[in-house]
Amino acid sequence: MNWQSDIIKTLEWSGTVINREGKEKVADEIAAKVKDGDVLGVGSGSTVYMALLAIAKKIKEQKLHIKAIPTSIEISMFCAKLGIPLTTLYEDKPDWLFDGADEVDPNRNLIKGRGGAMFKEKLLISSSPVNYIIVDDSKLVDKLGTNFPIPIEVFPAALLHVENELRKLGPESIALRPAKGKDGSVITENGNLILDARFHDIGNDLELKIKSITGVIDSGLFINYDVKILVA
Ligand SMILES: O=C(CO)[C@H](O)[C@H](O)COP(=O)(O)O
Repeated sequence: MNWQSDIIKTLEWSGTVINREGKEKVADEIAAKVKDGDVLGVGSGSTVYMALLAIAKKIKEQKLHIKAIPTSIEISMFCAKLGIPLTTLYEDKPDWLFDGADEVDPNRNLIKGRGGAMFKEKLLISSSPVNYIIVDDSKLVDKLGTNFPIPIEVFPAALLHVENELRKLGPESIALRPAKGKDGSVITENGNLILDARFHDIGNDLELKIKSITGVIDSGLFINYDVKILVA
């Protein structure tokens, strides 16, 4: 189907599919776990797109009935195009979930949110009993913060307050995420802004410290979540 390869080409062009073969391999591993009747939590990112393509193929071949709970509008649209029925956390509980990550440390702690969907991703991980994180080996780091800042979703009116409180936690830098292809800043699907904060040392208590600032919706730091890591 042309539109599927167009989507992959767009992802490659935008630089998000760096290791396409690796991502396809791990996508096939996820598709192999899908059973008839499953309610799947679906994260965001190019690896998730690859997994959805593999799942859609399996659904068609084996005439499976599954439902997906998406974490972004893009993923909702992609599921709709693939003919995968959608549901919500109001109506269903996920049986399991798959999602990507930007960094994974040896203790399975994560940084996520390059795509800005970390609030819904965290909500879904918190609601799902089994969570697979699918990454290629470029995402494995000894220390979180090596390559990516921590994305923090902020209620717009609280921006200055949150920035001031974040500075007390000792970041190396804080930047308001700019929009691509449009003037101004990124506005999340929830109508909020994103601050990208780089920290030299990310302790186990940093996620809670960030979350406790009034005006923070959530962050892309995932410490001690129950996740299984599948590495291509
Ligand atoms: O957290 C995310 C989006 O908010 C993605 O899961 C993360 O950025 C990984 O993306 P990709 O699979 O394209 O490398």
